[in-house]
Amino acid sequence: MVTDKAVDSTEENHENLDVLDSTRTVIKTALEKLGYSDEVYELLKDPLRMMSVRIPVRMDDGKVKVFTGYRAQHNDAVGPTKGGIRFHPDVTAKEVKALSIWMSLKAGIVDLPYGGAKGGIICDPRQMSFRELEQLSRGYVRAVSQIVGPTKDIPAPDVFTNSQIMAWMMDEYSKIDEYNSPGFITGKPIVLGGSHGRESATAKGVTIVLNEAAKKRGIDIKGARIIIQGFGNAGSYLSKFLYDQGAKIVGIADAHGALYDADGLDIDYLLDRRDSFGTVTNLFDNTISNKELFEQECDIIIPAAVENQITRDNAHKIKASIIVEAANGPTTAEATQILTERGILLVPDVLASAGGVTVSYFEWVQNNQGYYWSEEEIDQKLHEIMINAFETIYNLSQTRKVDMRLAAYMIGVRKMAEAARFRGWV
Ligand SMILES: NC(=O)C1=CN([C@@H]2O[C@H](COP(=O)(O)OP(=O)(O)OC[C@H]3O[C@@H](n4cnc5c(N)ncnc54)[C@H](O)[C@@H]3O)[C@@H](O)[C@H]2O)C=CC1
Ligand SMILES: O=C(O)CCC(=O)C(=O)O
Repeated sequence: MVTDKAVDSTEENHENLDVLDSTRTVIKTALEKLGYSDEVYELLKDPLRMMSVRIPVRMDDGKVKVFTGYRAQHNDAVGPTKGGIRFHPDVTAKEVKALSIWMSLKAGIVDLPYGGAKGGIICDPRQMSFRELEQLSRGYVRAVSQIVGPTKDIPAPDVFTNSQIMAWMMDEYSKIDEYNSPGFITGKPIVLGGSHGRESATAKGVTIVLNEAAKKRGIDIKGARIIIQGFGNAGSYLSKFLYDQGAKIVGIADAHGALYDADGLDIDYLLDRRDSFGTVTNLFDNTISNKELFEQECDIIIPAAVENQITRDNAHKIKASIIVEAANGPTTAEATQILTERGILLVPDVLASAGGVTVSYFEWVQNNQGYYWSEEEIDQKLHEIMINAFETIYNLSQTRKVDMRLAAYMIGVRKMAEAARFRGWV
């Protein structure tokens, strides 16, 4: 007898979790809807440049370990490329390529003079000493130094990287450049030319679009039950902003596990106890799995950790009526379709998480001009940009009767396609 399990284990029944494949499919559809030729798709379906590097680091035990890293530069038709660097054991070349494409789309959506890029190193910083991390960060910059720079490609933080790592990288690049180059990288400490508001920018941007999405669905954030996966840079600030706004944060998760309490969690306590990698659930006995968390009662879910968390396996079980993607690529293509059919409003990553790169752009502008803005100025500019982007994409999704992800891709890809056309590339 053929069991369901046996049928499910055949190749063709496995859900495609390849984030590069799924983003290409949406780009192709977006370009078709906008009337662009196949040539434009051929240009944009892959990064223009992908550098793979090997970084030797002498570890604290005296042995040399060689790490693999990547820098993908998707498209520089609009301007220099920009995007974060991820330190994570699951980094792959394909993932970094997809992440670089998403950066191009974000830059288009919030109208920045950039193309997209992304970097990654296969490593587990949670298992490394401060000295080893510094050597790895400096080694990466030396390895990619020929293709990055303040007018070429400007890195920033992402998963398991932070302002200290940006500071080491900036220092290393400045040595190579023989010039103090704060504009080489963003997300730096304020004393090294970092911008007010960059650390909380991703979460602030997500909070702004979530408030707009909630208005569309008649949900009051005050009292709304919210689940947030990820308690790092994005997730921790998000939980604080929403908690302070009166939301009931009923669930949070990190790489270790998840916590759920229908009466609401004590966010200030959890923030106080989390470690520098955004882990806090390891301190509790009554945890559930990340997978179980997504199936709990709530009004809003915010994935703010890693890719492929909402799949065809759990999309049917989600009880929220709004999902806002703070993480890059948390929802698969099949899950997006299921959620849309179920009438759940899905605010896509390339829109929702664009607040980070927006304030990174402000940081770069401030570094270039050598004149710095107040936190109030940054907040007000970010607010205006995120509201405009949300309204444009929401309205396009309504008028063209497409989901918000496709509408966001249509907006995000247009400037890049036009810039490539004017340059005579396609
Ligand atoms: N930091 C930024 O400015 C931006 C971040 N993002 C995206 O937001 C997401 C989170 O990034 P950050 O908060 O910066 O990273 P982070 O390193 O500060 O925090 C990551 C969080 O995810 C959790 N996590 C890691 N692996 C996990 C797994 N396999 N399952 C469940 N949880 C896991 C960690 O425990 C931690 O709580 C990523 O998708 C990132 O690309 C997007 C835009 C900008
Ligand atoms: O701040 C930046 O430049 C990039 C942020 C980033 O990597 C992202 O939006 O995924």
